[in-house]
Amino acid sequence: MSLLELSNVTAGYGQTPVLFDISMKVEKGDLACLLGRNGVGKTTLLRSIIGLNALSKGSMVFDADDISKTPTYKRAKYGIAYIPQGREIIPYLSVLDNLKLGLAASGRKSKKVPDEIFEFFPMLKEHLSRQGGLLSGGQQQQLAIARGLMCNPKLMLLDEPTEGIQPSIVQEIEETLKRINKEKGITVLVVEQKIDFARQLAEKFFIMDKGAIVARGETKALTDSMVNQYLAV
Ligand SMILES: Nc1ncnc2c1ncn2[C@@H]1O[C@H](COP(=O)(O)OP(=O)(O)OP(=O)(O)O)[C@@H](O)[C@H]1O
Repeated sequence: MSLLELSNVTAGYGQTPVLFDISMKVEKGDLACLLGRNGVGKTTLLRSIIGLNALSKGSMVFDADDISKTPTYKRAKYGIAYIPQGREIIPYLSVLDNLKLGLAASGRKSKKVPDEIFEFFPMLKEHLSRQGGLLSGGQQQQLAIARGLMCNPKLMLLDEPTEGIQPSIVQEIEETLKRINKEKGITVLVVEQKIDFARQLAEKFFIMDKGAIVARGETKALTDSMVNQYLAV
């Protein structure tokens, strides 16, 4: 059964539609990427899934519940974590307090950061009392992913997690996302511009163009002609 199913979704900003009639399914356990040139609507699609952009048409089902009108904070409690572009770490809060924001979003009672977070991100343990804003870009991205993981999500949505990050950390992020997917069974949907990273990371792909999904399938079937047609700048 699909974990997330969008049917004929239209959404945008105010009266301006950006997404047109999007239907897509993300299956439980998928590690999928969402590709497309700048401005085609990838971020808007993630924002619609987490509820930051209302649907003007269509519906959305998550784990058998219709969430089309569910507010964002409840979608987080249902098990959708969103790691936005730019990470949105609170710069003056410590790493520990940034992590705890993830607990607050999940509605969990426990106030403790589970040890497994540090198994995935050992670096964070060494910087717990440091202000989030003093971490490097790559470390902040790892903190943002860890904060998302604190909600114990079923689905993680990530918006360009490798943007502006040095190659060695990009590789670490790739490995960590694969582990999160395989070891914890968390379904992952990543918006990505770097085609090589997407090919290495994801098993499935969706390509967007002008607010619509124009191609989808197994990543091994993503051909160079599709890349040239929809992704080359
Ligand atoms: N807050 C906003 N208000 C109005 N229009 C917006 C807003 N944010 C984005 N848009 C418009 O929506 C369209 C899609 O933008 P979106 O950010 O979803 O694309 P994207 O594929 O994620 O692009 P990028 O790769 O550059 O992040 C663009 O035309 C953009 O100008």
